[in-house]
Amino acid sequence: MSKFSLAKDKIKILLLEGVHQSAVQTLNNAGYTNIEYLKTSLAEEELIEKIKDAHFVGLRSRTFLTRKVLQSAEKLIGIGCFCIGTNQVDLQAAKELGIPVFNAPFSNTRSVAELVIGEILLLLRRIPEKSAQAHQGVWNKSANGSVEARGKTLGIIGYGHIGTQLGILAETIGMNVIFYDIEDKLPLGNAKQVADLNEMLAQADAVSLHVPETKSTQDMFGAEQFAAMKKGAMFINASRGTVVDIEALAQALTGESPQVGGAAIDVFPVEPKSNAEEFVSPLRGIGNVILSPHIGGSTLEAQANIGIEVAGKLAKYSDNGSTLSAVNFPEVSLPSHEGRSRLLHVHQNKPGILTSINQAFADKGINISAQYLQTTADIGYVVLEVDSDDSQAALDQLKQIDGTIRARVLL
Ligand SMILES: NC(=O)c1ccc[n+]([C@@H]2O[C@H](COP(=O)([O-])OP(=O)(O)OC[C@H]3O[C@@H](n4cnc5c(N)ncnc54)[C@H](O)[C@@H]3O)[C@@H](O)[C@H]2O)c1
Ligand SMILES: O=C(O)[C@H](O)COP(=O)(O)O
Repeated sequence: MSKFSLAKDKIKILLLEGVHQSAVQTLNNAGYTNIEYLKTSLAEEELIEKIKDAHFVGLRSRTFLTRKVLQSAEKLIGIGCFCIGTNQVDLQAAKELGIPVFNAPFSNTRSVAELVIGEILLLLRRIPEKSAQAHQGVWNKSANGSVEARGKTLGIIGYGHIGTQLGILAETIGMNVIFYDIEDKLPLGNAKQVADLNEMLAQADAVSLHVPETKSTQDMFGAEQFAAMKKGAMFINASRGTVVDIEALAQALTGESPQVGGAAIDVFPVEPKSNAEEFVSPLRGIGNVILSPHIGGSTLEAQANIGIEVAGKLAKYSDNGSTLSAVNFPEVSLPSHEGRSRLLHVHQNKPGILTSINQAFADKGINISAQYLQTTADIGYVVLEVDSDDSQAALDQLKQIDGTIRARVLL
C-alpha cells in the first residue's frame, strides 16, 4: 500500500435506504469494512451532516443528492444508485466535482415487466374493483367490462430495457405490441414502432409508461394524452411520478363516463419519505385503480442482484479506478496494476492538459509506464501508472496542473 493512499478500512461508505445486505457482503469481501448502514433516506440537512466524511455513498430512489449536498461532501469519490433511475442525483454537479455515478441498469428490469403484465391482466378483468367489493361483502359476479388480454393491443411508451422486456412478455400472452419512443428502436418479436404518440394512444387497449425522468418526460402525459386514449383503455405508470399529471389522471378515471377504464400506478409526483409517512394522492379510493408504493423493482431477486452489482462497481472504482458503466463520467476499463502506483486525474476538458502532465512528469524524471484517457465534452479522466517510489511526487505534480478537478493515488 502506498503511504499516500487511504487504507481500505479508512474508506468510509455510507449506505442509505436499506440497500440489500448483498451490498455490505460484497464490500466486505473486497476488504471494505467501514460501512455506515441506514434503513431510511435522509432529508437534505441530515444528509449533509452524514455525508461529509463519506468517501462513497449508496442510495436508492428517495435520497436526493443535490448540488448543495454534493458540494458539502468534500471527501466523496463515488456514488452508487442501487436502482435503475439516477434522476435523484445531480449528475452534472457530480461530474463537475469529479465524482462518477454508478447504477444497476438491468437488475430489476424483469421485476418491473412482470408486475406490469400482472397489472394488465387484473385491470382488464376489473379485479381491483371486484376484490375491493368482495372485501366489503359484495358478491358482484358479472362479465361486464371484463375482457381477455389475448388479441388486445398494448402501447408501450419508452421502449428501453423494461419496455422491450414487457413487450416480449405481452406477446407470449397473445397481445399485439406497439410502442412509441423518441429514438428509432429495433422492434423485438412482432412489436411495431409508431411515430406519433397520439396515433399510438388511439390504438392501445392498455398503455404503459417506461421512460426515464428527464426534462422531455416531465408532465409528458396529461389531459390531452388521456383524451387521445381509446375510450376505456387501461393506464399504467411504473416509471417516474413526474411524468404524469396525476390530477388529470384522477379526472380521466372518474365521472359519468370515464375516459380511462382503470389504472395501475407505482410512482407518484410526491412519495412518502418513509413507511411511517402517510401516502396522500388524488387517486385514493377510485375504483379499478391499483396503487402500489414504488415497488416495481422491489423483489428479493432484483434487490440482491442490485446490491452485488452496484457495490461491485464501487469497489472496483475504489480498487483500480475503473469507471466502466458510470452514467455521468468518461468510461475507462482498467486491468490490475500490480507492482506500480496508479494515479487518477479528473480535469476540465481543455486543450493541453495531457501535454502539461507529461511535461511536468518529464521535468521531475517520473516515468509513465501506462496511461489511459477518456473524455466527455466537459471533463477528462486520465489514469497513469508510475513506479511506486514516484507516487507522491507524481500526485503533487498532478494537483498543480491547471484545470485539475481531482487527483488521487490508489493502493
Ligand atoms: N417502479 C420502479 O420500481 C422502477 C424500477 C426500475 C425502473 N424504473 C423507472 O423506469 C425507467 C425506465 O427504465 P429502463 O431501464 O427501461 O430505461 P431505459 O433507459 O432502458 O429506457 C428508456 C426508454 O425511454 C425512451 N425515452 C426517453 N425519453 C422519451 C420520451 N420523451 N418519449 C418517449 N420515449 C422516451 C428512451 O429512448 C429509452 O428507449 C427508469 O428510468 C426508472 O425511472 C422504475
Ligand atoms: O429506478 C429504479 O430502479 C426504481 O425506481 C426502484 O427504486 P427503489 O430502489 O427506490 O425501489
